[in-house]
Amino acid sequence: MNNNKIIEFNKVYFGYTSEYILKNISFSVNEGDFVSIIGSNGAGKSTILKLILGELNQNKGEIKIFGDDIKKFNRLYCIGYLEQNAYYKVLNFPATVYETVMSNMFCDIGLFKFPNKNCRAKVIESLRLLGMEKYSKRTISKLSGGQIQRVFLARTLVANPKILILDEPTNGVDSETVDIIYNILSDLNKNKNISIIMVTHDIEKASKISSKIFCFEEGNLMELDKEQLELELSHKHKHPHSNNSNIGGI
Ligand SMILES: Nc1ncnc2c1ncn2[C@@H]1O[C@H](COP(=O)(O)OP(=O)(O)OP(=O)(O)O)[C@@H](O)[C@H]1O
Repeated sequence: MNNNKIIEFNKVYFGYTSEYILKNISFSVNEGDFVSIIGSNGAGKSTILKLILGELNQNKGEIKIFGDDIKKFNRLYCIGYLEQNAYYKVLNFPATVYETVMSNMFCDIGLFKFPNKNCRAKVIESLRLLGMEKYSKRTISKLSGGQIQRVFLARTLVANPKILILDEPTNGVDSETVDIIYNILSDLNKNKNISIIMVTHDIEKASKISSKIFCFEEGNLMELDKEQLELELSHKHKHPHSNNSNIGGI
């Protein structure tokens, strides 16, 4: 881990309407960080990710990616994004697992060109990493939700991202696959130096693999220190089905 700032929010405000849901947010992510963002439903966690991806524009304040103002940043291929509930979108999709992963290599291949041996090997390697190589010829819609999620993660990784942005990557996934996905993420972060920003409701798992945990509530984002994290974890043990945070009196 080092102090190279790869994402910076400086006094950022954002609202879908005239009411702000991000209010004066400042935070930074360093190269090599594994950041988890927790908070209640509707707090605005996915909105933060969409601002990083440039899908939304802030109303006020400054966002920098790899030191560039986000409005000038044009290396989006450095960022891999696994959106929330991605698997719902492939319910009737006719592509195979292999084709789904290959479709994220157009930056390398170029449109209307055939993938070379290296590209094909990369796709298989990415599927292998996620334990999905043996399903490569299967139509993606004929996989389970957890398997589809793994394929989408393989699809994201095949483009060699420097930053991985994940919106609740283990939603709807069985507990065994959850552990597999978290182990893979931890490995990518530690051994492949991929910085990770993940929105999750699973604070327990997040606390084991993250280097920083941010709690987002009522428009404000704060990094949890050790004591606050313990408080959150004990609250979660007492109220296992609650999405609400114990921080800030919520
Ligand atoms: N396109 C949109 N237009 C208007 N309001 C929106 C839009 N997208 C999200 N919102 C609202 O903005 C708020 C924050 O939404 P967001 O999806 O960022 O929350 P979240 O913290 O990720 O929630 P969850 O944990 O349920 O996924 C919510 O009140 C939501 O209803």
